[in-house]
Amino acid sequence: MSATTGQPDAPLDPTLDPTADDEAHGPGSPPDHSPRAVLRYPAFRRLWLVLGLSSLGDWLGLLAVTFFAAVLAGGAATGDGLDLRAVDLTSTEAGLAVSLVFVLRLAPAVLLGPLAGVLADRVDRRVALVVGDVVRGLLFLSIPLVGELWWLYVATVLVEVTALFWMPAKDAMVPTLVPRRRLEAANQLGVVATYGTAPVAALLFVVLVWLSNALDGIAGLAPVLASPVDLALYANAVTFLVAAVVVARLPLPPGARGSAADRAARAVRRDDTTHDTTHDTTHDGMPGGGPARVSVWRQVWDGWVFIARTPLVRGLVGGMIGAFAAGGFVIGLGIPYVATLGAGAPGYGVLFGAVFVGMALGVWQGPRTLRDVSRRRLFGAAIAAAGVALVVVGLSPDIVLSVVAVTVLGFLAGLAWVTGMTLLGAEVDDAVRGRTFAFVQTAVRVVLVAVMAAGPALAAAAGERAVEITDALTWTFSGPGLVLALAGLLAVVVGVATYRGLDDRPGRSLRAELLEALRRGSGDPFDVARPHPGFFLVVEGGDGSGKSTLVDGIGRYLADELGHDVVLTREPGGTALGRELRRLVLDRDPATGPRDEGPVPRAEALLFAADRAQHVATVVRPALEAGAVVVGDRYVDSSIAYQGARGDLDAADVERVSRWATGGLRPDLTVVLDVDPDVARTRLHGRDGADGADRLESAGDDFHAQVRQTFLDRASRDPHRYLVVDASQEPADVLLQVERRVRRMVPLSPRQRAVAAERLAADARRREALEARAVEEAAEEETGRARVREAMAAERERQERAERERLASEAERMRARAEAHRRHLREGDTDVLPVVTDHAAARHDGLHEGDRPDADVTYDLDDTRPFVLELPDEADESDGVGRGPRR
Ligand SMILES: Nc1ncnc2c1ncn2[C@@H]1O[C@H](COP(=O)(O)OP(=O)(O)OP(=O)(O)O)[C@@H](O)[C@H]1O
Ligand SMILES: Cc1cn([C@H]2C[C@H](O)[C@@H](COP(=O)(O)O)O2)c(=O)[nH]c1=O
Repeated sequence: MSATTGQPDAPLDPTLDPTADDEAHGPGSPPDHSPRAVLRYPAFRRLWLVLGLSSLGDWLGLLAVTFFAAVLAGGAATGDGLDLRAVDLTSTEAGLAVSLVFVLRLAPAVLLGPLAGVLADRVDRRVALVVGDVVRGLLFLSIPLVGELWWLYVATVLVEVTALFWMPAKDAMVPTLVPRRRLEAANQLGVVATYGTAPVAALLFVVLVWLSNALDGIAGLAPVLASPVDLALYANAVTFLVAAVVVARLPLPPGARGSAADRAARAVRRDDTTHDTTHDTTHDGMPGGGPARVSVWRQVWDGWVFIARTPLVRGLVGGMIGAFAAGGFVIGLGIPYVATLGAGAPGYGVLFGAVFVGMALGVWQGPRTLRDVSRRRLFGAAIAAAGVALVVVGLSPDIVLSVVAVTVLGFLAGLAWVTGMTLLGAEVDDAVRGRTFAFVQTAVRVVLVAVMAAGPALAAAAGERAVEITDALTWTFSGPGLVLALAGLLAVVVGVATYRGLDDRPGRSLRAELLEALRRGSGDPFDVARPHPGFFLVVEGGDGSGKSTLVDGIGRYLADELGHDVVLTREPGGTALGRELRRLVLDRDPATGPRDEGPVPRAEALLFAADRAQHVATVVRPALEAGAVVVGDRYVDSSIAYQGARGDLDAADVERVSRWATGGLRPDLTVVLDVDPDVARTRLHGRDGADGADRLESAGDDFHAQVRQTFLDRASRDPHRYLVVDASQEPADVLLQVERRVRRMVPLSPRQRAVAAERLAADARRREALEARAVEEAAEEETGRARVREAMAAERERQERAERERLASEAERMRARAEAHRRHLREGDTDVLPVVTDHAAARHDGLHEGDRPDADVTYDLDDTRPFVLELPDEADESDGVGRGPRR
């Protein structure tokens, strides 16, 4: 329902229709991470707020319920209510109660996860969300009202079961509310709403504890209101109920609710405009626009086999599970750990919040700050570093140090999580991506359950240990602290193993990479390119790798087969000024080229940048703004690879100069042609004779190996924007590979738009005709029904008339018979008997149905017993009286 009109699914601003954006940008266009842009989609914005609200409620509920469980199990219940100050939170009972709460919260996911996913695909998503929020609100409300530990456990399981259906419904709805290219930003915002609300909940919990302490002093207040846990649970219930109202009023675009008709409508819209449906995939990674109707269990199994057999995915999944195992110890041991530091409920809240502040920062800021660090390396390194932070937490004797270490831990865990998810998303094929994510989610939950259950038991077994460092100094470890430190060590081992397994830049210092990334910071002042309706494709690679050949081929494909306006260009030398610059930098002919040894490295870099500035401003950008596809032979990456390869210029500086020169214009896709320089040398020899080969030889093998590696490194960091093609293949195969990727990314060409528009118009005409036909048929049916009604009324009228006439004639006969009777009495003629020819008349005189045969009946007036009479010929039937033999 619309918020303002109360109408269901009020129409959206057409410029914000996700499907329209998909149509304009094509299914494979690179992601746009602008949070502001994705929040402009009203339905997503509200769903995001709902997610934040529900998550806030969830965290608050988790804090309150775990605390409530500890309080109840700690035996602090008094006759007047709960006295929190009397609770022993370090008791084994309290620890086990908290563990049980976590186990109960996670167990349903393990058992019901696949079922919930299947169901979420079948029910109306809005209904699932509203019901999920209302049910959870009521359950949280019931916990303090019932006030029993057993009900707390039951309600916990029910909350989790409800959430299981709520989450996939929400996840499935998000891709229908935003365009494909903004989905990653939507997911990033989703993570922020989910985890970023944890510190807010922690803060709220602390405030509620203070508030409750204040209320405690006010005489006459009901004890239920004075309990911080109760207040938190009531506040939690309110967040869910408000979320339900907001979802019920979401202005949803077509297809968002997930009903069969809804989905079909969306599929039709997509099919109408997606020119390459064979490569189209849904956001959940299932090919062909929805999960195939094969056995759910078969699909799950295939996914597991894929993970086990793919080293990269295996490494990623293993790393994530290891990281979560370490995290599980933190959650499971949080309360007893804080208690050993003597920090109590506020300390627990602050520590809990600190993890999630760090996590939110890690998810949001980490990938931006460390943008140029290899993602594969970053993943393993973040897990190992998080392990170190956890060791510090475990060994910390002080709550302040613990809070700092826990914040760092959260940052690194968040960074590892988002990096792992992004790598999985980018490296796992569409067809198995959904199942891979499902496996990660389930495995992570299983591990969390196991670890959280084991944590308190291990802590109890470890007990308190004292290590004598010197005669005067003894270090005392609590049981929980020791287990956390060991969990940290486990994470370090997993992180290092993952780093080694995934390292894609062996031999290069990670420290240097990190320092360089930190020095550059997250802000890129030149990354401010204006959006344009065209598409910018760049072909990069070493000399002789086949760039010009590919540029020609892909240009023909785009123009002839897809119908695009295409501009083919090159650097250096794409403009008149550029040709002069090219001659100055590259021409080795003493008659026309530089007479001395050539430009110094900085001058060379600036000359290439000058060529690029002129080229972008006068050729590339105008064409893109006119909606053309620009195919460029070399761009910024060439400068970084070539000018950075000799080692006398910093690659980051070279990139910054180019960014400035281009105003931040980035290619939508860069194809890197990768081939052994020896192979390229042979090709150049074939094309240019010895001169061409010399060009390569003069720079040296190391130089070309470095250039090649730089291209590959840059591509591996951003697989959305790059396509690496093995250029040792035949030109036709290289071209085919590029065509496949490009046709999924380019927007619709004018010709395709015309075809799509015509198809849509034809569809609209067909729909209109169908509707008109349906209206006609309905009218015809109505006319038919009216005719039947009229005929029935006429028949009824006829029957009533006939009945009236029959009754009148019967009355007349009766009158005549009575007259005859009277005449008979008067005349004393006993030989004549009246003959009744009418059954009704016989009944009138007291004869019964069973007494009579079908023939007419005659009776004696004195003796009314009936008998069969053969009517005499002269019998007069007109008055119902005949004459017959005497008896
Ligand atoms: N995939 C290929 N397999 C074999 N030969 C190829 C292939 N691609 C291109 N060639 C041939 O190799 C030579 C160089 O190709 P091309 O000019 O396309 O390379 P380039 O990368 O543009 O070179 P340059 O660095 O000079 O710009 C040409 O003779 C071309 O026909
Ligand atoms: C754009 C650009 C190019 N170069 C180098 C790379 C090549 O050796 C030549 C260009 O030759 P091609 O035949 O056009 O491929 O210039 C460079 O060093 N820096 C750059 O930015």
